[in-house]
Amino acid sequence: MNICVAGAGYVGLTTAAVLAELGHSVCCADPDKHKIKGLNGGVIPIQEPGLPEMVQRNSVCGRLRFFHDVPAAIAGNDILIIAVGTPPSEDGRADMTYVKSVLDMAAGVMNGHLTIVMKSTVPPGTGDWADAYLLEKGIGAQEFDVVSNPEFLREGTALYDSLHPERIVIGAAHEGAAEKVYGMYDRLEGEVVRTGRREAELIKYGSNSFLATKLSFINELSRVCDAYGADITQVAIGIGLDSRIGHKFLGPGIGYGGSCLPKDVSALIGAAAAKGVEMPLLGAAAGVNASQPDIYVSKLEAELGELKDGTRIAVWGAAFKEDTDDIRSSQAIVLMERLQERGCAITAYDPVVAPVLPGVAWAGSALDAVQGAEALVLATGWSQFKFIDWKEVKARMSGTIVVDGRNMLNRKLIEEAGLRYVGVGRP
Ligand SMILES: NC(=O)c1ccc[n+]([C@@H]2O[C@H](COP(=O)([O-])OP(=O)(O)OC[C@H]3O[C@@H](n4cnc5c(N)ncnc54)[C@H](O)[C@@H]3O)[C@@H](O)[C@H]2O)c1
Ligand SMILES: O=c1ccn([C@@H]2O[C@H](COP(=O)(O)OP(=O)(O)O[C@H]3O[C@H](CO)[C@@H](O)[C@H](O)[C@H]3O)[C@@H](O)[C@H]2O)c(=O)[nH]1
Repeated sequence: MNICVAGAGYVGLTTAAVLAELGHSVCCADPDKHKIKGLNGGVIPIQEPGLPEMVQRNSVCGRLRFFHDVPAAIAGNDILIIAVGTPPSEDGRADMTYVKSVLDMAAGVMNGHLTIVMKSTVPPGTGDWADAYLLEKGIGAQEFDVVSNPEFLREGTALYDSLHPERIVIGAAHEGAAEKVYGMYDRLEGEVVRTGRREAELIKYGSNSFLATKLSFINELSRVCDAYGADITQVAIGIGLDSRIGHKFLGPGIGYGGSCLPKDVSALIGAAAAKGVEMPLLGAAAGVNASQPDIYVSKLEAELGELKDGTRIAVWGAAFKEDTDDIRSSQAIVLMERLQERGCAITAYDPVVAPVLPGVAWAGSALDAVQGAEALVLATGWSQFKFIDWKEVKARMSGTIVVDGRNMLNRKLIEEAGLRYVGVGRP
């Protein structure tokens, strides 16, 4: 199939590479000239394991090509995948500016039939709205279909998730359009869920909102564990053994971040409110998440006394989670900001994230970051932090406090090195 993917970000670039890998001819278009110039020179703009190799082998054989002239890239293809950002606007609802811009570009070059696949995460009703928008522009109803095909990949495992999807959701107004979209994926094994468009749009928002709620639940429960001196790790194992609940997304920590969960929770709340529906449960999940970094600040204060100007804190991790360079809505950054507000002098280290926060010193290694620190906070779950030499950490720190913001470190090794381990929901 001849496919144009609009957007060369985390989703667009991954989708373009995977579809080329599946044998399709793919044009990936993005108005960001710098990004496209880099991609044409073999520079991958994001950190995603395996992506450079997949892009390279499909570029070399000509199945994957990159363009900054988006309309020109759309013209001549019979499928257009929209994979542009839908960031939160000021009222929390999804900002549809970039989606609209792709529709404008497509309308200008449509010739023959175009299947428009909405892969960006969009509010319920977007398929209907896009139909109306194109019709208003004078495009005939027979010249296009808009199909909802939400994406469920996770950053850091994007290629695996795309090649082994648990489900392929296709929301279409009629069977022919759904069939056409399924043709892109017929070599994949995931369960195909065919729905109407609004249902598909809500499956995406519903999934992310459920995951966010599950995380806020376990984080809230970890606060109760702290109060009662119980170990949340054991509690989570016991809860998760109920197959109706499951173990995934029961890992307590500094809260969920990233470009999706926080924004999709607020976008769903906003979409519901637009129809007069309140979602107090989701509002509470967002509230718990917003206050979760404060739990760690309180833990530091309980150990060090009031944090004051110049209290030296080392922070490991800045990305919103391990195996990505993405810092959008990173709780690690939120934590650093809250420590900065109290005057702390922070030295941070992340294996891939470059210095991002004014006033925070950036170290070249995990060990350099702890030099002279009164306390260390692990904020992102990079696996390399598990394998650190704790005796060396102790030798370099001026204090002894290690706060494990992901409950992932080996407490025994830390205590044997003469350091004090502080987890969350762990006595
Ligand atoms: N990041 C994820 O893990 C993930 C997973 C599933 C779904 N999503 C959803 O997918 C969408 C894209 O997310 P992302 O993280 O890839 O965003 P991103 O910010 O990484 O990339 C978006 C890209 O779109 C480009 N763009 C803007 N206007 C354009 C236009 N008119 N034509 C072509 N390209 C244009 C931008 O230059 C940018 O490179 C969002 O709706 C997001 O919610 C993201
Ligand atoms: O037990 C856990 C699991 C995750 N997290 C945190 O939750 C956030 C989100 O993690 P994850 O869902 O793995 O990352 P994303 O790449 O943002 O993926 C989510 O958002 C994507 C964009 O919509 C969806 O496609 C995915 O299905 C959905 O998992 C991160 O801050 C994690 O650190 C925890 O704190 N504890």
